[in-house]
Amino acid sequence: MRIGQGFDVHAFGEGDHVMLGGVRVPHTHGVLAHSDGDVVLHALCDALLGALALGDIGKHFPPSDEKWRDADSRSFVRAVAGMLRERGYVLGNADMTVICEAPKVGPHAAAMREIVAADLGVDVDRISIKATTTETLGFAGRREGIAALATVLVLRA
Ligand SMILES: Nc1ccn([C@@H]2O[C@H](COP(=O)(O)O)[C@@H](O)[C@H]2O)c(=O)n1
Ligand SMILES: C[C@@]1(CO)OP(=O)(O)OP(=O)(O)OC[C@H]1O
Repeated sequence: MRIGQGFDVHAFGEGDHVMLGGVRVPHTHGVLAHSDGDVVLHALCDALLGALALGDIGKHFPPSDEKWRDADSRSFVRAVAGMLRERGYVLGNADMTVICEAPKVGPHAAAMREIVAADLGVDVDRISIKATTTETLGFAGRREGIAALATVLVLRA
């Protein structure tokens, strides 16, 4: 049994939606990122890679590589899931927290869980996605950006 944790932040920029857990969530802003800027999926990838001591998302999908420009972050999750399988591990469970004043995550959490579970090839009851504000404090509180945390447990298959 191994544990991993991940954290990601993206600044808000121009746009009308943010990608969160593979769901297109309408918002007053988009995010500045090389890929689609999905903080939930980036934190999840880092947690899974961390659990296996395989480095981080930037090592496997470098922002210097044009191949990943505007990439769908679900492709990162599927690739990392493959690394997990190759090494003989399965996901025990994953718990993610999105940190922002807006958009509201709760109404989209069920759809996000379904997407993450499908991409990892596990039952949805192994995937948790929740959210918090920072009560207007800090960069998230000033609505300058959005962050996500992920914790995973992986088990020998
Ligand atoms: N972006 C967010 C932030 C929060 N929620 C939900 O609201 C609850 C209360 O948030 P507090 O920061 O005031 O504790 C939180 O537990 C979430 O259920 C949300 O959906 N989206
Ligand atoms: C996802 C990658 C892909 O190039 O770029 P960004 O979308 O900028 O996201 P970040 O969370 O900074 O992670 C680094 C990269 O791997």
